[in-house]
Amino acid sequence: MTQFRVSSTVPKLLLGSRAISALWAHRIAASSPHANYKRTVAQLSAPLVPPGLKNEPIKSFGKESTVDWDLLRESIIKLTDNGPLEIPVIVGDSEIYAASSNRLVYNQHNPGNHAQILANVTQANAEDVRVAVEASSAAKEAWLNTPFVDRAAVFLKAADLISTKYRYTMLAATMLGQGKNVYQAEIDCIAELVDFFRFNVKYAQELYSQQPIESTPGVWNRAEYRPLEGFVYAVTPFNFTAIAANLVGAPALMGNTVVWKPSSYATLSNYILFRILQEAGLPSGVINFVPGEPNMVTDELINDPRFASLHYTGSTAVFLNLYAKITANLTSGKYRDFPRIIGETGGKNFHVVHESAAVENAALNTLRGAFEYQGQKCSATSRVYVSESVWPKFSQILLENVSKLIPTNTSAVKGLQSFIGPVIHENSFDKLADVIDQAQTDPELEILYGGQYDKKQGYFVQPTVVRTSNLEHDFLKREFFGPVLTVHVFKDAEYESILESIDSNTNYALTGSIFANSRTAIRLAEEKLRYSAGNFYINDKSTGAVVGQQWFGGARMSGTNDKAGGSNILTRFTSIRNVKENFYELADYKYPSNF
Ligand SMILES: NC(=O)c1ccc[n+]([C@@H]2O[C@H](COP(=O)([O-])OP(=O)(O)OC[C@H]3O[C@@H](n4cnc5c(N)ncnc54)[C@H](O)[C@@H]3O)[C@@H](O)[C@H]2O)c1
Ligand SMILES: N[C@@H](CCC=O)C(=O)O
Repeated sequence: MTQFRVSSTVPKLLLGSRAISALWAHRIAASSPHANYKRTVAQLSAPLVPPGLKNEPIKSFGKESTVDWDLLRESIIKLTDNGPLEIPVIVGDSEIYAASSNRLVYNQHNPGNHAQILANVTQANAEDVRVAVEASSAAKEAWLNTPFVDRAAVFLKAADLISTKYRYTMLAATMLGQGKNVYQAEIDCIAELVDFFRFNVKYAQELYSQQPIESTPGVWNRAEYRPLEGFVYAVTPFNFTAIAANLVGAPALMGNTVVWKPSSYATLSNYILFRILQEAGLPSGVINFVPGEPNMVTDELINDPRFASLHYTGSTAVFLNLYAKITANLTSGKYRDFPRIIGETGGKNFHVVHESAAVENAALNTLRGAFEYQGQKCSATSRVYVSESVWPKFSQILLENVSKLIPTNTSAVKGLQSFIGPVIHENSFDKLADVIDQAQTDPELEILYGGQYDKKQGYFVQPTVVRTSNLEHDFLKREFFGPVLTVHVFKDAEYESILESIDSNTNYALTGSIFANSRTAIRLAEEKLRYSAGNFYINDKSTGAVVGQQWFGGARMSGTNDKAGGSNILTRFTSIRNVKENFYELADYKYPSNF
């Protein structure tokens, strides 16, 4: 019989395996470290159910919301009346302002009124970036050893500050800087942002509590969710303040330290968010705020052997470039680890309208999907395929309503109630103007509505609907990231082959929707388009995923599909260590078979 020596406080006994099991079952239930561990987890769990874990209610800003409107107007005035805000680089404890250093300055403009400068943003130089890495390394040990409750509390408090004290400031900054109307700002920099911070705490808690499900008698197995070894580089897009918050917040919550390069076109709201995190108790160096020239910042960071992860959202082209640089460094032996590369990128999102669809619902959702926030959501509907038999009604409803959309400066008193505003910057405006010019002259394209653009005061592009009969046309493949929707009308009998074409004619696979009442048509779409979208909608628009409800992200050239707003993303910022502790001492090297 195999002999075990039971160590420590257990009397030395020679027991059969059944007796050992009974003994350990009793001890585990009573007072073993395993039981303590379970208790610890349970005790930790109680205060960790984030207060009020429900999606943040969205304020309507209807006619009756006079107090909300007053507070919003006041905040817009406050942010603009004193002239541009001076924004520093913040690395560890140091705040570097251009005025007192020899750094360059980038002026962030209001895209709806480009003469208005909102912020003078100090641009980090190479030395600042290197200091950011040192600051993140210095902060690392203390932060990873900070109890989870304390890390979580920072983000929960920040969420509360945003939904209350700073709500109108955040709205104003996002509206002014990123050209959103109040509804789009509300669902982004308040609801989605706050949801990310709160739901991530819940997801992290669930992750930590996932432990090995078996420990044989005398053994305690456990999993330690270590943060990554090194720092996380967060590169954030202009179009969602919430996405920036999640790109820095998710890794930091899991005990990582972060160097954050915000988008030049969203620095105002991102900086205010950073200050809120500080007010909520974020220690210095955990997140370092490094606005600067993207290539220089990136090269400094990814050439450092401590680079552990890229957390990116933006265009596919930039992601491919970053991926290639990181891979080259990896294969030349620069890193100790395989860096975790997480990127959510572009899309060419589709709506399909089947002959059985509720046509008004399909048309109105298409309008919203294509033109809310001027088509500048990665999830924006940019191609719609409509059954010939419903096209007359669909087009009439779509075009009649699109003609009511007048691009306006949504942060100016007169434009506050507008549905659409400006596109983000001159490059985007010029690119969209070229797209529209092409539509005017290309014989395969017909402009059904729109086609005007004007950048005298702000970057305004009229919502434009273009029709093509060429299924292979570039307009059905290329991401424009603006208010241009391409339509293809198909014969009812061609439904199945249209689905096949949608699946194969772009490399993107972010979002898409089927509008139909026939279950057969819905089933066919769900199957044929299985890999065409990471977020698939039935009788709803392709935009508007909600944290905790629709986990967001796409595959193929739309990204690594790690699903923001779900728990999966958090696993990417942990490196699990499995610990086996043995409470027995071996008394004989032999196996029973070695008699
Ligand atoms: N899939 C998603 O979840 C998601 C969400 C939002 C936006 N997007 C995509 O983002 C794009 C729009 O956002 P954008 O205009 O901010 O994108 P962008 O690619 O221009 O910029 C994204 C970020 O990358 C930085 N960057 C630019 N060039 C760089 C370089 N050479 N090296 C390193 N960093 C660089 C920018 O400064 C910014 O911080 C669209 O393609 C959209 O589909 C995707
Ligand atoms: N959660 C947003 C993501 C937008 C990306 O830019 C949506 O689903 O529309």
